[in-house]
Amino acid sequence: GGVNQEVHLGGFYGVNRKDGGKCLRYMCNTANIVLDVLQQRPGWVEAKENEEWDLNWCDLAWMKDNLDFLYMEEHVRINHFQNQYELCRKNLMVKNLKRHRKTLEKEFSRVEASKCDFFPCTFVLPSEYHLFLEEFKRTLGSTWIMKPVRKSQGKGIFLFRKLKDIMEFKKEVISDEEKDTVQVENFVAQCYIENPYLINGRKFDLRVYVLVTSFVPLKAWLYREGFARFSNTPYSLSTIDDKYMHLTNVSIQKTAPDYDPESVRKWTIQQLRRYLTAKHGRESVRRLFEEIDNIFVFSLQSVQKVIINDKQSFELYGYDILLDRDLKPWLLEVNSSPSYMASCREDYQMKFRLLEDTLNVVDMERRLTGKEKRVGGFDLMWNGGPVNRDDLIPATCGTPSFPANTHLGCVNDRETQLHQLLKPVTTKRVRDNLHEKDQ
Ligand SMILES: Nc1ncnc2c1ncn2[C@@H]1O[C@H](COP(=O)(O)OP(=O)(O)OP(=O)(O)O)[C@@H](O)[C@H]1O
Repeated sequence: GGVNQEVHLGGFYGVNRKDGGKCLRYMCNTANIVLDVLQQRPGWVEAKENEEWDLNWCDLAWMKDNLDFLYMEEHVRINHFQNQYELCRKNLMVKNLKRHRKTLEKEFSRVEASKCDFFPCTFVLPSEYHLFLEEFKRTLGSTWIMKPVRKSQGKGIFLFRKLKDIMEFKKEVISDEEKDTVQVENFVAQCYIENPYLINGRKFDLRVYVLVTSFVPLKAWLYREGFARFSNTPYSLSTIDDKYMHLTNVSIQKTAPDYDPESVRKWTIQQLRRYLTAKHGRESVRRLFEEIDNIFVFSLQSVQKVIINDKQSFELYGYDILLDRDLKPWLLEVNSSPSYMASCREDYQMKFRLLEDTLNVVDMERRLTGKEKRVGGFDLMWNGGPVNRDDLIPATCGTPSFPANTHLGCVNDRETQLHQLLKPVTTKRVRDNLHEKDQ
């Protein structure tokens, strides 16, 4: 796969078309929005089984099974970096961030290192059990969240406050003398953010997309559209067993007994930005989104030296960010296979645009000059160093992209802000709820 014998003509690879032009060939082993985008993209054809391809949009299982045996010609593209797990597996992400923090402290200053303090205190179990125990005792009474490192979609996650709640776990992983022979599931125990920012009494997290086309030098693009995912149940710390209250991922929320797909459980980042601007003012919101940008840059830099920087690879990361009541953003996780399924029509359209724009940045058709700072909804945020975006419309992830001149993140007077805030909310239920709260 991936070995293309075709001659490179006029910057365009692929197979000959009847009309003398060329087609690019894609392989895509999942039936989701990615496939829809590729099927509708002019000049592209699907590679038949065992045929060579120019672009392979594959899942991680395919990568694992095939990449060791794969020779890729220079011009082909694949949607993952080989060892993407350095950033996307919960334990490795934290290990890399902790190491990066130490390096910054040594080479620069404590202040510079403190810019990495955007991930909750985390320990890998079983290997860091004793360190965890020390911290647990030091902060007795606080809440922790336990997550299996290899799972996703909220599977196997639980909250705890007492050691006895993880005794079973401890017995299994610590007292097992055959630890090396028995496959032990690794977990991370992470300090639970007890004071999340609530809207209408509900917790939410943010999904923001970042496209990396190279790690050395780091070249990263930020997508201006993204969304906030709300929990089904109003938040409270009085119970820690209700996953519908504490876990905001869609995969969990949609299993709630009273889940109503018609009701809005997602806001666009622009809606959220307007809401926050109305409540806290432009400056606080600007600072918040600047801090979020900072999370992207520092987390990517933390794995820059360990990621295998194949020229053929690119990766569209889905960042999960949680805000607390002080408007501090926390990094929960980076996903290398964010969901490309849609929960509603708007969601479908947004992800369709995201994927189209991704292909536009990857630019296998060779239409770009290479100097672009903005391609569709993507803004170049790092190109071997920070990118000056002053000449663009303010371009943090909160700014809308279509059309560019409706920059609602910058509305001025408070009345307009509240008016705008209520306008885009589509279902009556949410509109009423919001209205009540703002009165
Ligand atoms: N430290 C934390 N403090 C507060 N809430 C958290 C914390 N970690 C996770 N959560 C909540 O749990 C949810 C699931 O966590 P996380 O994204 O880390 O797990 P996951 O199983 O990988 O989910 P997914 O694959 O859907 O992203 C988050 O969406 C968030 O609402």
